[in-house]
Order: sequence, then C-alpha cells, then structure tokens
Amino acid sequence: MNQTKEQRILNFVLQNAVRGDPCSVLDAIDKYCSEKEWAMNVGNEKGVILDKTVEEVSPSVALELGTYCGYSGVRIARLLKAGARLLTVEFNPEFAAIAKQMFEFAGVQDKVRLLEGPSEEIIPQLKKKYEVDTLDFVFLDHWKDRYAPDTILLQECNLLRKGSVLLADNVIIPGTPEFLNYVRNNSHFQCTNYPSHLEYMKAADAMEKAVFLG
Ligand SMILES: O=C(NC/C=C/[C@H]1O[C@@H](n2cnc3c(NCCO)ncnc32)[C@H](O)[C@@H]1O)c1cc(-c2ccc(F)cc2)cc(O)c1O
Ligand SMILES: [Mg+2]
Repeated sequence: MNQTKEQRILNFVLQNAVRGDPCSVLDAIDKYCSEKEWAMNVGNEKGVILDKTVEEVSPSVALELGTYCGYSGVRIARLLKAGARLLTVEFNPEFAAIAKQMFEFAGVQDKVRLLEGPSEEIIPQLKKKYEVDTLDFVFLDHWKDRYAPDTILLQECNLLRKGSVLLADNVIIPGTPEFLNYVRNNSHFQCTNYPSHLEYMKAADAMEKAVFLG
C-alpha cells in the first residue's frame, strides 16, 4: 500500500528529529516540506507570528481548528505554561493518527488533546464534554470557508470572553474573505493584519489577529 505524503512527513521526523525535542520536530517538517514535498503546515515564517501571539496571550486554554500533521499543534504546545492545554480539532482520521504520533514524538502529548471530528460538532461540546469555560486563544487553520461560521459558533456557545484572541492563517492565500469581512466590520473585534508569505514559497500570505472585545 503506497504511503501518503503525511506518512512520509512523519517518517522523516521519526528518522531525523530528536525524540522529546519539539524544535527539532518543527525543523524536520520544515526541512522535508521545503526540500522534498510541499505541505500546508503554517511553516517557520508565519510560525514566528504564531509564536509571538501565543507568548503574548500566554493562554491557559487554547483551541486549534485543523490539526493536519500536528506542526502548529507542536508549535503552540511547546510554548504553553505548566498546566495550560491545547485542544486541537481534526476530522480526518488518517491525519489525526499522524498528528497524535507527532505530538508523542515531540513530547508535548501531555499538553495537547486531539479531538477527532468536525469543528461544528466539537465546538458545541467544549463546555460540557471537554470542561472548557472560555477560550484564551484560537488558531484557525482548517477549511477557509469555515473560519467565519465557526467564529460565529464560538460566540453562540459563549466560548469567547473579553480579550480572547483569534489568529487566522491564510487570509491572503487561499484567502478567507468572509472571515475578514466578518471580523473587520464587527465592533466586537479589534483586528490586526500580519503580512507574511505562504509556507515554503515566495507568494504573499498574511495572518489576521482578531481580539474579542466582549
Ligand atoms: O486548505 C488549507 N488548509 C485546510 C486545512 C485542513 C485541515 O483541517 C482539517 N479540517 C478541515 N475542516 C475541518 C473541520 N470543520 C470544517 C468542515 O466540517 N473540522 C475539523 N477538521 C477540519 C482537514 O482534515 C485538514 O487536516 C491550506 C491551503 C494552503 C494552500 C495555499 C496555496 C496553494 F496553492 C495550495 C494550498 C495553505 C495553507 O496554509 C492551508 O492551511
Ligand atoms: Mg494554513
């Protein structure tokens, strides 16, 4: 049975990174995806923007929508303070299996909980089933046409509080027009745009930070 690209990425990490060293895992994924096969990890350039935002927020409870291979999950989890946790949502079982192994190899599995299923089903369960009060930080990196509806759903489920920070990947490429229109024209959000580049490429991309004002 032929391997998938995601399995090849994981194998490259297992053979080239250092178990328990999250930075070596990130470096290995970035090396493989820039030299061998492109993949939709947030990458190192936009990853630094993600790092700075996570450090600024210092979340106790963080949510990620769209785990994929676990690159940004490792990136976020490695910066979390003791006792803080990342909930990451992935509905493709094959990607979820890859990401779980990625988290374990990186040594961040105790800080990360991977929730398998579609975000529109998981988000309404966060309070009761996953004991979430409110979310301090949300990283949006799943299907681009789902950023806006899921942002509305997070509000409807009372999961955002004054100061909750949303950070969205890919607001230029592939682009998230409905999300940008929604948060930028909404008095309950304070938005900041961070120009960057598409992972492993020269094309322009950007991230958008939207702080919920309550
Ligand atoms: O498409 C991109 N990302 C999508 C991520 C999807 C992952 O998230 C999972 N997922 C999706 N929707 C949901 C969901 N809920 C919604 C559905 O129910 N609930 C749970 N999990 C979900 C998928 O299973 C994947 O694991 C992208 C593209 C380019 C790109 C740029 C330029 C190019 F030329 C080509 C590509 C660059 C990027 O950085 C990108 O992030
Ligand atoms: Mg992305």
